[in-house]
Amino acid sequence: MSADTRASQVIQASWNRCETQYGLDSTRSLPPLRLSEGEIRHGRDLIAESMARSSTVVHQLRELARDTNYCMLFADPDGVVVKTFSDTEDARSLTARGLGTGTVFREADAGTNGIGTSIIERRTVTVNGEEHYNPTFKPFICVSAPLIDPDGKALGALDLSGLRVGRHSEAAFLHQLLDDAALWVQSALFRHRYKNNFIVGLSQSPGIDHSMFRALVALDDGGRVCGLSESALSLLGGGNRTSFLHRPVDEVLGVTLGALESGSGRVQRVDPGKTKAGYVYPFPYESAGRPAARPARRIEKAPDRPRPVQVLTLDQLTGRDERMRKNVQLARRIADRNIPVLLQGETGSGKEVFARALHLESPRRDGPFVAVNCAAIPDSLLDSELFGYEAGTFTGGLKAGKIGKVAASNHGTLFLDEIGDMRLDLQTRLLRVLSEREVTPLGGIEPVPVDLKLICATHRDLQRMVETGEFREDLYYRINGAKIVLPPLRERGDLADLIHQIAREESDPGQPVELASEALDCLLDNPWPGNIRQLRNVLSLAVLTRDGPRIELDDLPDEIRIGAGGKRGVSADFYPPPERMVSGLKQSLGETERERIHRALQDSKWQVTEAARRLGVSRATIHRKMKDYDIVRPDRR
Ligand SMILES: Nc1ncnc2c1ncn2[C@@H]1O[C@H](COP(=O)(O)OP(=O)(O)OP(=O)(O)O)[C@@H](O)[C@H]1O
Repeated sequence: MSADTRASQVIQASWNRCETQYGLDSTRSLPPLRLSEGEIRHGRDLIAESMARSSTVVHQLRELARDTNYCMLFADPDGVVVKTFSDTEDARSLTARGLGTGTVFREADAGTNGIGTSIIERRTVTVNGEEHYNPTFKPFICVSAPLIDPDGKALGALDLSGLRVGRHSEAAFLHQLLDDAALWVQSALFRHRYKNNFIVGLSQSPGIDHSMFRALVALDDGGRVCGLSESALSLLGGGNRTSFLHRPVDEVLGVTLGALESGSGRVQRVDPGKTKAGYVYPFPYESAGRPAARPARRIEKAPDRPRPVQVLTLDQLTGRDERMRKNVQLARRIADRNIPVLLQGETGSGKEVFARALHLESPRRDGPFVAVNCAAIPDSLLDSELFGYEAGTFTGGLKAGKIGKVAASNHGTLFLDEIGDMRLDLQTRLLRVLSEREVTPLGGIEPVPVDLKLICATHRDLQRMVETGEFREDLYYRINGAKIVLPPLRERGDLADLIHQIAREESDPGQPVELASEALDCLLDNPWPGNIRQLRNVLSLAVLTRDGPRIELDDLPDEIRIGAGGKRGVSADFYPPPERMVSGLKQSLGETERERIHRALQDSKWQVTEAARRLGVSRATIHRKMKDYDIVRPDRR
């Protein structure tokens, strides 16, 4: 069956479900259902590991989405969008039209769509324009791939969405790209889950190809199958995953454990009668991370021991990066004044560390530093957490009353992290506290005076949130006395210094672990989407699990080796997608966008306002794109 026939069958089956199972009406435009930040938190936690373990893939896809005006979405297993990356004006306008965080794409609610349908079908699905069941989504194309965990459970979906396309080749390319990316994420999760096991890749061809990094079988010390990836399951003929578990490898793959071990690192031919895979690739011990090759002492030490919050001074933060130097200069100038500070920067770029340093530099250094992460506390609790409540306000265990974080930071600094995630009504209360310099706890009558320095942080674009009404404008100006933007790690000029400094900090006292030059180069080449936090995690793990006295290239996780420009590592050829494919896509998307805009203008009799309405973008965007693509009204040529 051709891919096109299969695709149209998938859409047809979904439309049937919408009609007969869910009782939806394909002629009614229903607004998308939206869940609140608090309601999606659990779902976000579920996909957090997938994102962290495959940050290189996430980063690459995000860049591609940015260059091509798509949004990139992560959904939880119920089809609810829990994370959105929309980095361009066009992509943000799609988010505002219903493709944003919190939107429910469960097929039973939203009808046929990329995310919901791919989760049900457990395969990559493209739903373009008219193929959507709910007319609300017909202006879009959604290409989604399900994310499946190593036990075969759906974790959610990865999606690229944009304005619907007319060109089949563009949709087909995106479909392939998402398929690849999702399989890569699954493979990263699998390899992490079975990092202490012997892993064998399967393929139908003798060369080392994609399949060998996706169709993975994990073996226990006795040579029995203890894990199978989705792709491996299908190469083994499909069926029930559990029917393969605990069986000896020679029974399943037709090759003994001894033969696999002695041929590790080389492709081996196996009896094709057993499986559809005629070839296996036993991963070398180093990349499989087999425990026998590691000193037991290090394995026992868990890398994720609780870490005290780093306390550094402004002096220690200065470093040799020009932007950081200027940031520190500004921070010093305002440290003894009561100007509210807004820290902006990507996640993990050191905003809290900077806030603490600023507090230490201020005359309030002997007062408390109180940090509140507005995104980590459920909406329902944030109110009492911040403002406290009077005794007797609540029944049960809360009778005694509670002092809020605002009052607790009296004579000190209040650090509100992720302020962009604060609910609008709480923003109003906070604004009142800041203007009146007093706080009234819940259920209380008497306001309590407070004297505090406020430092807020966010990775979100607050100015844009003000424009879309998600953030109060007056509060924005109130907290933005001085804005300090922390550079992402990949743009810092002192990256090498930071790598050495953190490697020292992660080593046992007095025994700093050195880095081999190849490992250092690899770290220097990485995009570091998780910034200093990610760097610290990578080094902390490498210090613990290294085989020799230094950190070698092989001690770094696969995704870091691959992330370094695809130059190194066993699987370097397979992700990111070859540069020429990406540039081909960009070019093809550019052409399609030109055609789309041209057509919209023609259909609107060259009325820019009408064309903008049809495409769901601003007039300014149409004017800009007309210039970019050299589109000229026929009567003005
Ligand atoms: N200058 C630095 N030197 C060494 N380590 C640092 C530095 N800045 C940050 N870190 C480390 O990076 C990690 C993340 O820092 P921090 O929590 O301040 O980031 P953040 O920007 O507030 O993150 P988020 O936006 O996710 O809250 C911390 O573990 C901290 O130890």
